Amino acid sequence: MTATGFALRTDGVGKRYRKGWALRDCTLALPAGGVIALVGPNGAGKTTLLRLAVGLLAPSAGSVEVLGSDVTASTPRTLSRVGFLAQDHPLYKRFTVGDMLRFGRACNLRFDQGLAERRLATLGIPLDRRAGALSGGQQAQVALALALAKRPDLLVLDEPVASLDPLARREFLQVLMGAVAEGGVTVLFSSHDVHELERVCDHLVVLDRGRVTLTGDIDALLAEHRLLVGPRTAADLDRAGTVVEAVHSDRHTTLLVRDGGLPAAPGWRAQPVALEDLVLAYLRRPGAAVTP
Ligand SMILES: Nc1ncnc2c1ncn2[C@@H]1O[C@H](COP(=O)(O)OP(=O)(O)OP(=O)(O)O)[C@@H](O)[C@H]1O
Repeated sequence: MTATGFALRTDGVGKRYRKGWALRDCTLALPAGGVIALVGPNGAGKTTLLRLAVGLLAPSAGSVEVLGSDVTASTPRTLSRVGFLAQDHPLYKRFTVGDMLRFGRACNLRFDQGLAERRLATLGIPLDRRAGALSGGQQAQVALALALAKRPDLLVLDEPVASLDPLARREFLQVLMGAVAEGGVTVLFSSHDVHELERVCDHLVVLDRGRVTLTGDIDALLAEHRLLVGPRTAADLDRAGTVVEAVHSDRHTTLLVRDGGLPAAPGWRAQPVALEDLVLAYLRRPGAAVTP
């Protein structure tokens, strides 16, 4: 836990590259503890936000606070509490797994080599194998074991499962969830895949074209949103709370609403929305993209 109770806070954060803004007006308060998913399509700004969070990029506007400290003024001590796993789990391909553990210990103040060795032994990954000779899934597990051995308070992972097959993906997430269950670490990871989020995550951030379109505790978001299904109509829409999306078939209208009750008209029923459908509805919205 941090003094503020937040693992990451951003206030009006923007990041401008030479060609324009990759992130605009990003204000977030992500709680410490648990797992936070950052989802959005290609080019939404996920990597940019994660690199800002770990101090690898400086914001062009606004401020970023990680574990209670302004990230641009963060000391090595604060940053030593943050682990970062970049996209594609880069490893030194000619190093053996054992070499990398020794390297990790030499570079990090709180590195727990025994923890990493136990994780790798459980996964059957030999210490004398060169990284380049491991499968993609094994390389991802080695990179995760190294990151967890740092005993971070905040672990940031950029699309950690994107290149993994379904089995390796499941195993990777299981190891990650196990580490969270052991306590202490907050995990923030980006993903294109919204399929497994409900099982794995506590908190959600949806980014679209450089803007945050939805953020919150997942249980609360699911409780606030409902699908209202009724006879096809274009009327009554403004009587059903905030309409996130309206879909019409020949005979029916389905409204995804936030904080909305059933329309007074007969024939309407409410049903819960699945997290994947909720995220996809927000991503389909014609929102305001960032302008160059
Ligand atoms: N170093 C850079 N220089 C210039 N533009 C960049 C740079 N890095 C990212 N961008 C641009 O910023 C926008 C956001 O990119 P970013 O990599 O953060 O998105 P992303 O959501 O992580 O995408 P993906 O899912 O494809 O990895 C994109 O339009 C991208 O082209």
